[in-house]
Amino acid sequence: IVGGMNAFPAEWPWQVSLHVKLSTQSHMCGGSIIRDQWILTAAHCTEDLLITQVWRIYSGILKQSEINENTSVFKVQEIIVHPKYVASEQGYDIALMKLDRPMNFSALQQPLCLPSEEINTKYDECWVTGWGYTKETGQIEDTLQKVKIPLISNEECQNQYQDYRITEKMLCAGYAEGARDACKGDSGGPLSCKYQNKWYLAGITSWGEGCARPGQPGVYTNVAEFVGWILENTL
Ligand SMILES: Cc1c(O)cccc1C(=O)Nc1cccc2ccc(C(=N)N)cc12
Repeated sequence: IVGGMNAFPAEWPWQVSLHVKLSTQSHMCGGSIIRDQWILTAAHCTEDLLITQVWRIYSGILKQSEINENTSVFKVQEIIVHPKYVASEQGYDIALMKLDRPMNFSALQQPLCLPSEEINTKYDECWVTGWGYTKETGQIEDTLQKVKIPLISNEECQNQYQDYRITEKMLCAGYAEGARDACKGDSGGPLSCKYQNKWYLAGITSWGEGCARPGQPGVYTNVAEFVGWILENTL
């Protein structure tokens, strides 16, 4: 997250950290709790890592340094990547991970709501969160970061990304002057938007040209367009 600030404990209890354990273990991507045994993340996070055994999922943490051998960790039983996913910039950047066991919800770890079809236009405020880079040549942060970002219309977003096709299955958010945005390592994490005092998973952090550049907003998977797919695949 570029231009953000430290989150508070239990402020974003649906945010999880997805680690990959090969010779070493490290944070790869964010994810969101949507059911007691299901995490939603970005398909590009699972590229070349479709073997379930390498994944470790940490919930209920604020700092990466909280993770130790006593921290509760979930393993992955199943990974479901959207069948139309090819690359982030082409959309369908969405994947489900089924946990090895159901999670006990608490103040520290609990799901957020999936959006309904036409809610995107009514949100009061949206925030993007993650342990990703705080600048383009950055590193994974210890404390979860948060930044408030306004949604922008797909028409305006398309004007800013002339070399790409911004589809209705994408959502854009950013400031004209840049300076605040998601970045590498935040991928798969939530764009959480508030409506009538409830939080909804409006977007999944997907891509952007660089990070926080003027006129180059963040592009997110438009979750409202995939609620049917999510429900069909989490039965
Ligand atoms: C290619 C690259 C890096 O190597 C390091 C940092 C950023 C980038 C990059 O161009 N964009 C990105 C690469 C991977 C995930 C990203 C997620 C969000 C955004 C965003 N701006 N909302 C940009 C990303």
